[in-house]
Amino acid sequence: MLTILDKTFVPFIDRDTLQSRIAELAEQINRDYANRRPLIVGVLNGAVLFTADLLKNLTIDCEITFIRVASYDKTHSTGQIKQILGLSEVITGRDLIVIEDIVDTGLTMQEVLRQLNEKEPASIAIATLLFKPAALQTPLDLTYVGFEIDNQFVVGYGLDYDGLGRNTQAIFVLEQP
Ligand SMILES: O=P(O)(O)OC[C@H]1O[C@H](OP(=O)(O)OP(=O)(O)O)[C@H](O)[C@@H]1O
Ligand SMILES: Nc1nc2[nH]cnc2c(=O)[nH]1
Ligand SMILES: [Mg+2]
Repeated sequence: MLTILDKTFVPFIDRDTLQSRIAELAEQINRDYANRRPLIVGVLNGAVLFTADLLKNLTIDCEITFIRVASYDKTHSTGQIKQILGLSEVITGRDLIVIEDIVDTGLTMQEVLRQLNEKEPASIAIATLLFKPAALQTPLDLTYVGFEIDNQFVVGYGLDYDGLGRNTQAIFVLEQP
């Protein structure tokens, strides 16, 4: 059990299950990207642990960078938009693999893809550790998915509740009342 602030979370995916699935995903990437030298693009903050563990299992030549997706309110009615921060590499013509901890509504990833595509990379693949199919609000082509999960709130292994709980080796789920 894990208590963060006012919430109680129970074990969901243990450390060994995570690590063996990550090794499988890395094997797929090793096969798919042999001789292609992809640029791995981790999306901070959530994907930091998954990106690191995936990278440890990659044997191909690859480079790595990180981006942040900052949310801010526009002054008019279109609501929240997101901007990519931190990408200094030239990505035109590169094979990109975008790494996320979770695809929930998919709106973050949709916007990341839109902004990366403007710079005309050769290809973009997505690797996400977790995917909530029932929450998806926009079509997305997810090439590498660790675990499909129900529409529940999860924390740990990079995922936070109010900024806390990222620093665990397992994933926990909000206890049902
Ligand atoms: O599919 P969506 O509904 O858009 O949600 C997924 C995104 O939400 C979380 O990030 P968040 O913006 O909370 O920031 P963080 O990575 O710093 O935790 C998560 O890490 C994904 O990036
Ligand atoms: N911690 C956490 N962040 C999210 N962002 C989008 N979905 C989730 C979730 O289930 N848990
Ligand atoms: Mg995130």
